[in-house]
Amino acid sequence: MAVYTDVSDEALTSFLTDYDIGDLVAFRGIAEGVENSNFQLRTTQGDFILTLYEKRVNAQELPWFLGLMQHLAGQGVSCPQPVAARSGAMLNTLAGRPAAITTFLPGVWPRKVKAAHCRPLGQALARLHAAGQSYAPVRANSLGPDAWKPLLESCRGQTDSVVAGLEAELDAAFDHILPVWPGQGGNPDLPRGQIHADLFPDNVFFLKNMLSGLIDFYFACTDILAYDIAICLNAWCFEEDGSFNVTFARQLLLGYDDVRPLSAQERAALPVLARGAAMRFLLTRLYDWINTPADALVTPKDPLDYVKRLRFHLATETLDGYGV
Ligand SMILES: Nc1ncnc2c1ncn2[C@@H]1O[C@H](COP(=O)(O)OP(=O)(O)O)[C@@H](O)[C@H]1O
Ligand SMILES: N[C@@H](CCOP(=O)(O)O)C(=O)O
Repeated sequence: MAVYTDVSDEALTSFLTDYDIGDLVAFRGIAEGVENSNFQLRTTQGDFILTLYEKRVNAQELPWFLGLMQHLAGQGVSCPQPVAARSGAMLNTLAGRPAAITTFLPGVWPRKVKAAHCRPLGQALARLHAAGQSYAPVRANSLGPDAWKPLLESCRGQTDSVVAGLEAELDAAFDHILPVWPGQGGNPDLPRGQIHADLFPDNVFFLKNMLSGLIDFYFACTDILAYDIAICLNAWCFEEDGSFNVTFARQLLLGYDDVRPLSAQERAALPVLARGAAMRFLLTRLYDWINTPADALVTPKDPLDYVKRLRFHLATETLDGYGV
């Protein structure tokens, strides 16, 4: 579930008087998601999403995220568009939390990824990257390589509760990622820009087999564009048994190339970027796994899925080794 903050009828009614979006018809909490509290809002003017921002989102950065979504939507990327209050503010306060209303995107995320999803995914990712080039504000990646060792430190002593030997395994894995990371020993000149940084299947909607939109931009940041592809390789191209699906990966890269052809340098960097992406999601899942109380309403995601992915990437030096 992801409704951490309750919103009373009175508070909502009062909040909506600041907006020009019609009269309230229906309101319900959305069970999916893990980071923020999301509500579906129906008014006489249509459907909207109300988000109350929770623990991992720095409130000072919210204007950057909302500005990015507004910019991307203006460039033709199908993504939620922030709705401004009458005052012009896109960000307001509700139930003591920063809150925003965005447009509702029709569609359903794929519960079971198929090859047919992956080429449109690659195309949409490349379009996002192209459209982001004209969004000038910069947001450093707060979950980039500098954050990984501190995250592991915060779990030290408890990591092996996930699987015996994991702490030592992760310590050793850093030596195969950080010294060859782009700019830290690896190629410093890879193209950068605005990336989504969390484009998992549950953030990509499809309607009648067509990709209908992208949601959840609250990990977006300014980083290496190819890192976003590496995140998608991890999130979309592994089977439940942990095996890598070469067909999905090929389709993803073909789709990306349809819109923004990857350079040879970007392709060469994908294996190390994929290791880093696996490490990043492994560590936040590990942190949540250890720190989520047993009686919490949200179920933490399994870090082991990403241990398996990391092991796969560490054993695969070049893109040829992936079969793509
Ligand atoms: N703009 C939107 N249009 C339609 N549904 C949305 C929209 N934003 C969020 N949702 C719904 O809310 C769920 C959780 O949203 P998400 O942004 O992934 O939350 P979190 O950041 O908390 O993980 C999504 O799976 C989807 O069902
Ligand atoms: N995608 C991350 C967790 C973040 O969840 P989201 O619902 O905000 O996409 C993971 O799978 O670890």
